[in-house]
Amino acid sequence: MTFPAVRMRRMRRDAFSRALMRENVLTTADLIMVAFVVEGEGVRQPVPSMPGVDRLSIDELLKLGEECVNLGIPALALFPSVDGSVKTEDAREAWNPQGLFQRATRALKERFPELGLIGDVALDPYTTHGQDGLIDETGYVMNEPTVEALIKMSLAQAEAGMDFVAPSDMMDGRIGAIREALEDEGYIHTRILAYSAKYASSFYGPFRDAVGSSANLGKGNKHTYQMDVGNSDEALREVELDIAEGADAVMVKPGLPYLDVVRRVKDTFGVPTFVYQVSGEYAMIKAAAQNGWLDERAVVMESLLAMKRAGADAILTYFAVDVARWLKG
Ligand SMILES: NCc1[nH]cc(CCC(=O)O)c1CC(=O)O
Ligand SMILES: [Mg+2]
Repeated sequence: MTFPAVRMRRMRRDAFSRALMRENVLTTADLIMVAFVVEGEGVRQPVPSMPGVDRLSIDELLKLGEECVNLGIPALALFPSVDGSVKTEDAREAWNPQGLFQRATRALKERFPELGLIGDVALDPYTTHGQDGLIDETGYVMNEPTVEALIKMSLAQAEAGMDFVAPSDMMDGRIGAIREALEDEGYIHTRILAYSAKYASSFYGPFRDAVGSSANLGKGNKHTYQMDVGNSDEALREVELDIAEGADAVMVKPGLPYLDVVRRVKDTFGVPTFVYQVSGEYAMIKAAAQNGWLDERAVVMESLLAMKRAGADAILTYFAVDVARWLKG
């Protein structure tokens, strides 16, 4: 007979014993802040579907960078929101050395060399059709021509000082191709964070508003390259390939609905495994909190700790600055 000799509640009775037996903790060192950059000066453009998130001009972005450094947040993941006038079918603005993204990278790196910078590598912010790659006459996203474009984009970012290039496009073979190009050009320290298990999720809607690709994408979808929601063996194959091709860290995306995948990836490969709490996850929590239906702080902390428990080594989140402040007390 185990009861009453075994009383599981004994260890839960007091804060000290709960603290001692706690298996996982969330720290500021786990956080990656996410930001959107726009042209201009003194610009903070609210994203309506992401209350509390603004697109920032470079000068405002520097203030955010300073906040991250002061709070001890290790890295910032950057996404561009470029003017419609520079979007083209071939996305060539993506590798313009004087483009917004490259200027923002140089400005941040010059001011805060110690702040890790993660650059998005995908064509959707730059294409007139909103797809992550180059399309043929039927609208199909072509693999190899897209990979060629992603190489140019990665080299432009590395040249500007990006610490991590992070291909979020899901083309086949792009990690190996980018790695080889970086090595050939002498960028041997540039890390690659591979969006390896990126699902064709409906949780990306607010992000597409933020980078201005949703209207261009229209009724289009990304099912021919992003993963089917029903699969997880396939995620392991994707991760295995990206590691073999030279990824330094892999990612599962979205976060909370995909923690089973995070756990499988971490258990199987034991490599640095990042998870992305995406825009739709952010929007759900914000909307409920604004209605007084959920306690924002408690729900954010619980969600991120759940990601740690699932095996995540780092978390990309729009809440990173808030969380770092809360953790400071
Ligand atoms: N390259 C596209 C990209 N990079 C990051 C996100 C989503 C991030 C988020 O929702 O917060 C997306 C959206 C998409 O695949 O359509
Ligand atoms: Mg792949």
